[in-house]
Amino acid sequence: MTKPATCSTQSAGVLALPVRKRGLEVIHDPLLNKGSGFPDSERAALGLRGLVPPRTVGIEDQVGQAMENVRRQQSDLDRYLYLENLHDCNETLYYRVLLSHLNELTPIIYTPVVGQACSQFGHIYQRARGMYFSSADARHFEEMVGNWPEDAIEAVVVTDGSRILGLGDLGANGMGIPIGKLSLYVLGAGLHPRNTLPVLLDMGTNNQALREDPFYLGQRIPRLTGDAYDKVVEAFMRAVHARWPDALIQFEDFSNDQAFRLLERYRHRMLCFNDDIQGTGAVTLAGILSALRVTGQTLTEQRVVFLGAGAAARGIADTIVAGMRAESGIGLEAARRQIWTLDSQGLVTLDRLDNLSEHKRPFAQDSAPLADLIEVIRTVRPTVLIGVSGQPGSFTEEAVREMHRHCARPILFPLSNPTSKAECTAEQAYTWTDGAALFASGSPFPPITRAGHLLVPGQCNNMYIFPGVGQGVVACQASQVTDTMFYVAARTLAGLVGEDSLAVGRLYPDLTQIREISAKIAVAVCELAFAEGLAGIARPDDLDAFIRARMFQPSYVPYESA
Ligand SMILES: NC(=O)c1ccc[n+]([C@@H]2O[C@H](COP(=O)([O-])OP(=O)(O)OC[C@H]3O[C@@H](n4cnc5c(N)ncnc54)[C@H](O)[C@@H]3O)[C@@H](O)[C@H]2O)c1
Ligand SMILES: O=C(O)C[C@H](O)C(=O)O
Ligand SMILES: [Mg+2]
Repeated sequence: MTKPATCSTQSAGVLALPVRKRGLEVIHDPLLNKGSGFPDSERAALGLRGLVPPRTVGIEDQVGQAMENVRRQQSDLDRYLYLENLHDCNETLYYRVLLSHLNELTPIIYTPVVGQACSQFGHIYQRARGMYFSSADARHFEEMVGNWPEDAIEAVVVTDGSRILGLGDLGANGMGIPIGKLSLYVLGAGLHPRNTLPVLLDMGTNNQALREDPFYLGQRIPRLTGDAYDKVVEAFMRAVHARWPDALIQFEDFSNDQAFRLLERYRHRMLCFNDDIQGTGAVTLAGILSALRVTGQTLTEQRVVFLGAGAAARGIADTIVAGMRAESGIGLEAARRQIWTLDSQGLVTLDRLDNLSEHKRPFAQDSAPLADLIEVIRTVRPTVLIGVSGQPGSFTEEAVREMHRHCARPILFPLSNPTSKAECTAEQAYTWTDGAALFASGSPFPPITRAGHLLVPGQCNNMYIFPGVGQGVVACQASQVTDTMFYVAARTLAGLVGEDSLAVGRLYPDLTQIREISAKIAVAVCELAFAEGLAGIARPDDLDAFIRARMFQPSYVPYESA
């Protein structure tokens, strides 16, 4: 790919970009291609005459044409394929189309449809995107990073495919997730697409059906474990860090037996975080704070029950505890006692301590064993119920009605993705509580009207957090990503929910605000990094302008022959 002379912050086409490539090479480079949009001057300068149709089409007309095609597709998966094909042909147009139709298209390139795409990844595969680090290649990782043509990588999103959304172990099929997350980085926070790298770490898969699938694209071996697994991760982290020392590495959709360990092992050595733990913690706290503006209560007053006690649950629980402590000065243990977690064996209690994974222990309650959610709701009388179990329909009518019996405005967050794994739907939550639920879900649900009132379910998804945090840490070249950065991000997001939004029950800003939200989060994260001496650059006078100037705009920049 051509390395541009300009930096990653090209804005609305003022400077001409020197391009060395010619003819079809330009057209076949998705970062340079303009499709039918090359002006005459560029057709002459870059040897494009005759290689594209005669009329030069403006980008807005190209967007219109693309949307006609998107809407003509027969299924969501076809829409995904159409958009990914556009991604691979013309990145500027892909991002322009998405940015101008965020509410319609984010559910296609991200949850829920990306889940379908991952499930069938080998069957729908068309063209390479990102990098695959297979355990069989571990001794070559150092040279493999040299195969990637870009020097200025700012964000790497990596998965080992072991817990893809709530769909379980999808092995190498998991690549759809880093691709989707990085599209969100570009859309949400304006990272330049050139500076992003999706990665699939192929450690094998325990998904037998996939191993037997003739079109599966990963290694057909059981997952590596223990020391063998750790050595491959170490080789990967070292190789990436050596090639791109300033890059942020986001761990995504690792099963919880790896997620916590890897985060602890690397968070002080390299610039990295775990989105499912930390990003999810922040976005959920923000939504609860919005809900409490409606009920007029404090965070410390809440009794929170989690269905699910994995990575997301622990990340959210820790962030709520941090919020309670900051709000009221309550002690760590006292705050933890406001939180009850359930796993597949029932309530997590001290009696089970000997058999509990490390991450569940701090939230083990001194309680008699309670086997199911309804019993827990009856006993604990929660005000907040969070679903992070990947068990669809597990917020049953009986459970929700039981909660509403003691709680006038139950805060109900079924967060499992994709939609097919949600613990309940928006319509169910509103119906079973006569419209009183303060609801948000991990994947989007459409608005509904009840007794003449419009109710707009908000989306409690870490996409509101990670792009802004990521932009913040790479912009100021932070030396590490801290929990406080996520806490500040949560507070910033919560502060951006308007009264008009709350009036229709929406606990998060509309997705069309994502750039504004991410810019504000990035500024807040930078402020913190400068205040805590973690930033690697001198503080710009105007931090807000500094962040906004870094944000990629999907417009065609003029080219000149290099
Ligand atoms: N909305 C978001 O932003 C967001 C972020 C992260 C994760 N998630 C979703 O949350 C879900 C869980 O993610 P995770 O990373 O915590 O996974 P995880 O595997 O770490 O945790 C899942 C937990 O659910 C528990 N569980 C399984 N079956 C259960 C049952 N029948 N009853 C009670 N608990 C049960 C497991 O014991 C485990 O503790 C996934 O569906 C994921 O898509 C959503
Ligand atoms: O990917 C998402 O939509 C959110 C989250 O990271 C998840 O794993 O479900
Ligand atoms: Mg995830």
